[in-house]
Amino acid sequence: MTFNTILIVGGGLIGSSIARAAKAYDQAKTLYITDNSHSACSAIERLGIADGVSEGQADYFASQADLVVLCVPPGRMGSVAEKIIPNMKSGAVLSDVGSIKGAVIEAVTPFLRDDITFIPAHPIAGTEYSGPEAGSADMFKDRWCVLTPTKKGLPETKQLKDFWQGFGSQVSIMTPKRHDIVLATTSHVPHLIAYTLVGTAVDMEKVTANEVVKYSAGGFRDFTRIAASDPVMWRDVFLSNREATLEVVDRFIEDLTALKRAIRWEDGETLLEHFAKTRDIRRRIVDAGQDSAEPNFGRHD
Ligand SMILES: NC(=O)C1=CN([C@@H]2O[C@H](COP(=O)(O)OP(=O)(O)OC[C@H]3O[C@@H](n4cnc5c(N)ncnc54)[C@H](O)[C@@H]3O)[C@@H](O)[C@H]2O)C=CC1
Ligand SMILES: O=C(O)C(=O)Cc1ccc(O)cc1
Repeated sequence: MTFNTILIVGGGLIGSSIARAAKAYDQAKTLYITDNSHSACSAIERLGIADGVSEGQADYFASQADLVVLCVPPGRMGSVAEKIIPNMKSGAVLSDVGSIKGAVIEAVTPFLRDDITFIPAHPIAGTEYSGPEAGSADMFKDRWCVLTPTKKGLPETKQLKDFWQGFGSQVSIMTPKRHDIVLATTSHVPHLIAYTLVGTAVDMEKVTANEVVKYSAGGFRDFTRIAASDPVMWRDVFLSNREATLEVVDRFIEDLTALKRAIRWEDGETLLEHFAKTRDIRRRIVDAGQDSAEPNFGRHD
């Protein structure tokens, strides 16, 4: 057991999965959840995944916790940190699970105390669903979790690494900046493309929404799953990872334009060369065991 008492702030998809995993993998003696939504708190109580649930204020839970994990939408991290940190006990560890790291660190840092250690984290695992019912104890098994500590060699980093490894995750350490550009490429821009493509298909003249549903081929279906992801969370992701997202979008537009030109000029060789390269990436992912039919990604073995 890495931490005795844990407080999860925001018991939705990821928070409730940490709660379930902490119990299933024996990673916490006592686990509390606080959430500002009445329906989320009722669901958490009904599911019986926490030793205590609090709607709104959680001063007592915060004062008891050795680890507090912020699992709220990215845009809420700062205001939640401001409320929770003053009540935390001296020597406790604070972490988060936000899909971007630079903006979360910027939002939380003004409220940090010298006797609290903040280790930002991002489990690269999830689904297009939200809320406590959607979580699972095995959400993080065989997935990556990236930690972006702002100081090197902290014992708390090792402790948090042990915690995530205890769920069956593989842990890597990165700078926040590197995390944000890597994830813009592998997660944020792919989501943006899915949102765009599904919107385009639905808006297309002569192609009614019904026909889109009726004739959706495998490729389009995969995009609709991603484009069903939580609107609030993804708005926050794009607005808080603007720089990296825009950089990757620019590259994408250039590459799309090159393929468009190849089609226009009937340049089959360019198309073949490109598709062979992308097929090779797919093979490497499959060979590394990182493919999964499940709605989750980041599997590492
Ligand atoms: N959805 C996914 O697949 C993944 C999400 N993440 C990150 O995890 C975090 C949470 O995302 P999900 O669990 O998917 O969202 P969710 O919507 O399922 O859960 C968020 C929970 O936070 C609660 N909440 C919102 N504001 C609050 C506040 N001020 N105080 C207390 N509770 C509050 C909501 O009521 C909700 O229950 C986000 O920062 C996201 O970037 C990370 C990896 C994967
Ligand atoms: O459902 C999917 O395919 C995902 O991409 C899940 C996901 C969403 C956000 C993250 O920060 C990490 C993983």
